[in-house]
Amino acid sequence: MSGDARKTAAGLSYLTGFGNEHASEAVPGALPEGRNSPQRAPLGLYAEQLSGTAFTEPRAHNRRSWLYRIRPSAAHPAFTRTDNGAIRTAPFTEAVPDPNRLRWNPLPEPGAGTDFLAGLWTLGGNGDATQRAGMAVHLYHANTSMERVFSDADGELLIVPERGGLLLHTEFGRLAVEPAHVALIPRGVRFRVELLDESARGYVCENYGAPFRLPDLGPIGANGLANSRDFRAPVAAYEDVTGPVEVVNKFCGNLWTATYDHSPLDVVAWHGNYVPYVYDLRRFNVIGTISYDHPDPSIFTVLTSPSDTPGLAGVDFVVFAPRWLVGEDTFRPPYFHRNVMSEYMGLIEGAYDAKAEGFVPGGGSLHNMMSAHGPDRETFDRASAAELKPQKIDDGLAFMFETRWPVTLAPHAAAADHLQRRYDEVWQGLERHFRG
Ligand SMILES: O=C(O)Cc1cc(O)ccc1O
Ligand SMILES: [Fe+2]
Repeated sequence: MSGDARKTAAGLSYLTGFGNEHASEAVPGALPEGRNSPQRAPLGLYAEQLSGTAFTEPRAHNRRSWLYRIRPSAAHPAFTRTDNGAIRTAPFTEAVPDPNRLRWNPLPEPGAGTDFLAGLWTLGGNGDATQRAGMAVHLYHANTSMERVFSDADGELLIVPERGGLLLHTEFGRLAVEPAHVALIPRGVRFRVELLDESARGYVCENYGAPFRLPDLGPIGANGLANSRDFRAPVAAYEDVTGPVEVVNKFCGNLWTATYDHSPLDVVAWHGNYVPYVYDLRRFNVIGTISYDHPDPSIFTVLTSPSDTPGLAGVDFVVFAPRWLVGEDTFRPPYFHRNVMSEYMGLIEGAYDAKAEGFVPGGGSLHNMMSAHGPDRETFDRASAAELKPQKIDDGLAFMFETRWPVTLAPHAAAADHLQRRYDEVWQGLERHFRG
């Protein structure tokens, strides 16, 4: 953490638009013109393609970038296994899948000298990273900037800060991300996390499946929800560092390390549509009822990772942002429900309208496939009696990772001290009111 980092973060410029074909050069003339792979790339750089989708995927979904770098990525020594810390990967087979409603308090304080990678703690997940299907839910709590560089071959990382700003140094340039923003690091992209504050805490969705994209809008029309222009990619910035740099690579569930003789964040120019980005959740254009009933929360989808079944997401990222509630003759908070999809929820700030207490910023809940949940007793009683005048919900920011398969816990999440042992009680005392 340093004042310099804050200054850097404040002065960053960005390229805008989700999925655009961006181009950026940190040194004029570094980008070749008219071709990707000239016989000799400009300024003595190496040309390298980074493919995030198969070469042959449909054009609309194809993601790749061309990087022009001081040394090719191939110039590195062998990786050797290193400790996985508290990071776990699908398939999750150690714990028995649990049908209970589960809720956790925030992660405990980390020991001194914990960087973002050491501070990553896996809650659970589903699918199989080697099959590029499914997802994992992680939390992080860090108090030290990373010196090392990390990349995740198993999936993209959607970082959702809850406390403390982050300055992400990536191969593509730098991104500043604060609580109420999210950042996306594509699969395989090298980065390191510098803290902008004393400590940092938040959530990560590791998506093993198809890259997150904006949901279709259907009858909503051409605008709304997360607008493409609000996604910001970095401009090229590079480190010309010679000397030992540790690079950690997550591959098929294990961490591997190698000591490079240079920084791999040495990309002087790049172009393409496979890029990291940040998005300010407060820019989300919230759409909801202006007549009656509570719409399903899919209306709040920011990003979706589709599966091979139309309409069925591997994982959706959904935000519960400030909004007006005006529904007439309507129970306005989230309804009681059981869902074939599994729901992990986190809270970035304030409170959530389905839970009067116990769901706190930095904590999280898991309502697995078909588990019965909804408003707690206090919320139910209050909302059933409330006078239905227009009401602004602006005291919180919650999100959900909603996934097609049940989430199996990592054993340390099932046994954690910060797991709330009496969560079921929030639904106790829901009286029988039937007048048959
Ligand atoms: O369980 C939750 O709180 C998430 C949720 C919110 C909502 O508005 C409707 C359904 C749903 O699962
Ligand atoms: Fe739910």
